[in-house]
Amino acid sequence: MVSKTLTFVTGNKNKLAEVKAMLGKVEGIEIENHDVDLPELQGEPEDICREKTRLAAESIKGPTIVEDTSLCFNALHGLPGPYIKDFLKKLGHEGLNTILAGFEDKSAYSQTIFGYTDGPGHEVHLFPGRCQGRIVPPRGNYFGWDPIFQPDGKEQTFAEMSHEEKNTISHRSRALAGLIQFLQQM
Ligand SMILES: O=P(O)(O)OP(=O)(O)OP(=O)(O)OC[C@H]1O[C@@H](n2cnc3c(O)ncnc32)[C@H](O)[C@@H]1O
Ligand SMILES: [Mg+2]
Repeated sequence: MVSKTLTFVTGNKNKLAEVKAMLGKVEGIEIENHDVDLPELQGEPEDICREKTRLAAESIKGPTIVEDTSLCFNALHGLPGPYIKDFLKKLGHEGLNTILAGFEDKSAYSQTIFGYTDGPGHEVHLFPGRCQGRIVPPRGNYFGWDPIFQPDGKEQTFAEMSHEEKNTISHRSRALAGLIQFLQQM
């Protein structure tokens, strides 16, 4: 593929840092960031990401990347899911643990879906990635819900791991792999 500069629309500096770190090793793809205040939409994660991509592209008027990230509790049939941002803000790490106090099943998965479009009116392509794990009392210091998410087969929460280790197994890295493959075939 020819070298491309793409606009990643996000207001989340930590997402941006992770994506930049992971794309650092990929030739031909450069990322520029625009912080457009996009609405927190409702619905199924795929539909949310499709609409978020469409709205972002209208503002960018060119090739656009967005992503939307969910934290899904199996005992709650996938909730809070895409609404995790509000749940985290209102309830905090302790409150998210309390929600699961009445359930034996603490299993959960994190999910990122990247959306890509060539621009307004063009098709939106979606690239999902998941990481299975469980919800634990908070340990470590990093952004979002990383302190309470412990991936399967690991002794540490995402917040206790090095950034490199998180980036090899995370929802975001798995989703990004699909996007990179797509961009390289363009
Ligand atoms: O501008 P956008 O990209 O929408 O950024 P955002 O912070 O609003 O992000 P989301 O709408 O995708 O909401 C996801 C929530 O989960 C948090 N989050 C996202 N990725 C995470 C990760 O890898 N680890 C921990 N928390 C994460 C994030 O801080 C939000 O509270
Ligand atoms: Mg958001």
